[in-house]
Amino acid sequence: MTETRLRVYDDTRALFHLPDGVIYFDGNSLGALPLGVAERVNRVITAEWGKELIRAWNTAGWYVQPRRVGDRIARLIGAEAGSVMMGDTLSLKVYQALAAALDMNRERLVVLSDTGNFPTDLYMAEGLIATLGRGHQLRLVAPEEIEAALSEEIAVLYITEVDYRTGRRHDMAKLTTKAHALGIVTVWDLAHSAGALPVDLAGSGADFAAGCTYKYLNAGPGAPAFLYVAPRHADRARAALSGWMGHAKPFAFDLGYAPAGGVERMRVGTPPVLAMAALEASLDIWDRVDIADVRARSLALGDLLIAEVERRCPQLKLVTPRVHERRGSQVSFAFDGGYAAMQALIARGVIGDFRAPDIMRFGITPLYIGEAEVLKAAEIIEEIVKGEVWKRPEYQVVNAVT
Ligand SMILES: Cc1ncc(COP(=O)(O)O)c(C=O)c1O
Ligand SMILES: Nc1c(O)cccc1C(=O)C[C@H](N)C(=O)O
Repeated sequence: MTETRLRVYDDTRALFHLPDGVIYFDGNSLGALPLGVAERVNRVITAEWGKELIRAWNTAGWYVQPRRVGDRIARLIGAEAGSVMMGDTLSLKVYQALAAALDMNRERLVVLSDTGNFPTDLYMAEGLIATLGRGHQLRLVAPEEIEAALSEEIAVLYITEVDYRTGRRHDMAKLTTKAHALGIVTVWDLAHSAGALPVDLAGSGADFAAGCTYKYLNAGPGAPAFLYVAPRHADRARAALSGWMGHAKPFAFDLGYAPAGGVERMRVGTPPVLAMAALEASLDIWDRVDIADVRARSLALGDLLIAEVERRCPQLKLVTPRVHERRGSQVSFAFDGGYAAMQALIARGVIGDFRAPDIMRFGITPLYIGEAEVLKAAEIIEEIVKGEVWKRPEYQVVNAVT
């Protein structure tokens, strides 16, 4: 943390643009826009790209940006300095992590994941397995059965810490310790953890992790993902996506690939400089808040939302764990009319989202959501559900992106 520590919400709310009349509960999918982003991106465009042109790779530090920004993310996820690389999408980063993890455990052929994992992680695993052609198997169990499913047959434990639908949270330290005792390499998807709650990658001994920056980290649509490689593996982890920027000497233009040292080898191609400028502006806020403060507010706001909704609308069934340690930073309810009810809420300015088959999700982002917003939202939820407003035909229209 640098400069003066900001008070969560009291000091941070004013640092975000949010349209009047909107109560935003979708920062777990796309975070709100920090005030400093437009100015920062504009500066990079005009002063760096516009004036420095190609020289900016050196003069403006574009080339070292993925590593420099990675170090700023490292602080938020309990990672060692120099262990986090930025770039690409999370789908690609989990692919790289899984490929490296499987390569470290070549005699075993089972990848263990759970049915609460985000589908892209599973799809990327299927694709990697087909490409490897060595007979690997992707084994899926229910989230609560993961611990019991760890065995000496498993090569890699490949899971998302916080379930995107229910908000259920795995115990990273416990599962990693048990996995290691059985010779299993671990890959953690932190999409719903980074900026949502304290993560201790170094302390828990995780091997690989990856996450995105467009959710709780507020870096905007398509913002770059991050990849963590534990320092003990970084010089031998195989880079499956062996692009030129991860080469030991990219500008030697050798015809053969030789990996760079450390996490640098997990770079692939040219980094998204403009998108990373937006991320840097957002991290200017994160540098000044304590993630423990964010977590404390998140749990209190989550408890408040649960209590208010349960009191007002017993039809909505909580699917998020009540126990603090076992939940991320969202509250989800199952409701048969969930899709339409969410459309009706959005029409009233309460923006959450819906996940099939029946889950209404409310992301809790304490940097810009406070008690007043939660109470107001609960009131509107009651009006929509009790008044059966959601049954109106206009709320039944299904959008392409939900
Ligand atoms: C757990 C998880 N992993 C991966 C993704 C997607 O990654 P990508 O940034 O490649 O779209 C998401 C959300 O889109 C997610 O929730
Ligand atoms: N990445 C997204 C997108 O490009 C469009 C719509 C939604 C998303 C999401 O991030 C979805 C999100 N991972 C989820 O938890 O459902």
